[in-house]
Amino acid sequence: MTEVTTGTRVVSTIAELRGLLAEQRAGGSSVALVPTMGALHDGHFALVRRARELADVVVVSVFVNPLQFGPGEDLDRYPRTLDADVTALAGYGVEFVFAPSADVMYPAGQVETTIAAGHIGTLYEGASRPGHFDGMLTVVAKLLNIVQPDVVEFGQKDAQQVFLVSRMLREFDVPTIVDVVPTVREADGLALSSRNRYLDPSQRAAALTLSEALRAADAAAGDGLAEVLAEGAAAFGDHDDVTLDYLVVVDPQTFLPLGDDATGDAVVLVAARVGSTRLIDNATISLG
Ligand SMILES: Nc1ncnc2c1ncn2[C@@H]1O[C@H](COP(=O)(O)OP(=O)(O)OP(=O)(O)O)[C@@H](O)[C@H]1O
Ligand SMILES: CC(C)(CO)[C@@H](O)C(=O)[O-]
Ligand code: BAL
Repeated sequence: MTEVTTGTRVVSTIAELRGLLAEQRAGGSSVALVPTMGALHDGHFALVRRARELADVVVVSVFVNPLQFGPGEDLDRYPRTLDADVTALAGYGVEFVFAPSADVMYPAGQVETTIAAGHIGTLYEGASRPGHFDGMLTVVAKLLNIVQPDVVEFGQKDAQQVFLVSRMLREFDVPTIVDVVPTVREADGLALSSRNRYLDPSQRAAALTLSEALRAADAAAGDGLAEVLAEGAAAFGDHDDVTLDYLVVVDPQTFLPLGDDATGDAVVLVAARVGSTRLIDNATISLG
């Protein structure tokens, strides 16, 4: 391991970050990037710990990317807790927190050049949030170009994001390794998410429906895809305050929906609205 400077430095400009990382690389250090939108929780910290294991220098980006929010979504109310995030990241020995303003990332207010996520980017999350994945891939491409990390960390909680980012890196010949961390859950099964803090106690209880639906889907996996869909959707029947957006079973290799006769590994994707909060979750099951 190369020795690195102690202390966490918050950097807000691209030029400064590039300069600091050039010094680290000149000393032989490898670099890991953990892209986030802040409001950090234990899910994020699992990514940070993994980054810490895999590289000498860890950069955590904290940027609520306007490009991946649609009109009427929660861009304005998305939690912003930078001071607490930096304090926590210092505890993990993170070297650099990259926290740019929107003006630094998009000096002209917008970008004319964007990345198109393709057909899969229009399905599931992309159907409910048109343009979301184009905006997400565009900012991830920018962050990768700014940091040029050896490895980048993503959480399995956002499974469609992982699929699209991995494909972008492959198709654009980006040499960065994508490392995927399993979903971190509360003891009762709820996937950790920054948006959980929008939930009041009764909504918090209702939000458990997502992970319950995934458990029901997994229990039905031996009986085939139709049963998985039926049992997964049935979990939502019990709760008035949760509205199912989608529950689909996709091929892990292509992210296309699987047919009724499919067997083997499959990913169940679920999204639901609890009050005004949209939550997502997923699980890998073995069909047939
Ligand atoms: N529970 C979790 N387990 C593992 N990784 C997670 C978890 N929650 C978020 N991540 C990962 O952290 C990274 C940053 O995610 P983000 O900042 O959007 O947090 P989030 O909690 O997913 O927020 P949101 O409420 O917007 O879904 C992503 O790669 C995401 O998949
Ligand atoms: C990858 C990401 C940081 C890009 O804004 C965001 O989509 C997220 O937090 O998952
Ligand atoms: N975790 C995905 C980022 C978003 O919801 O916009």
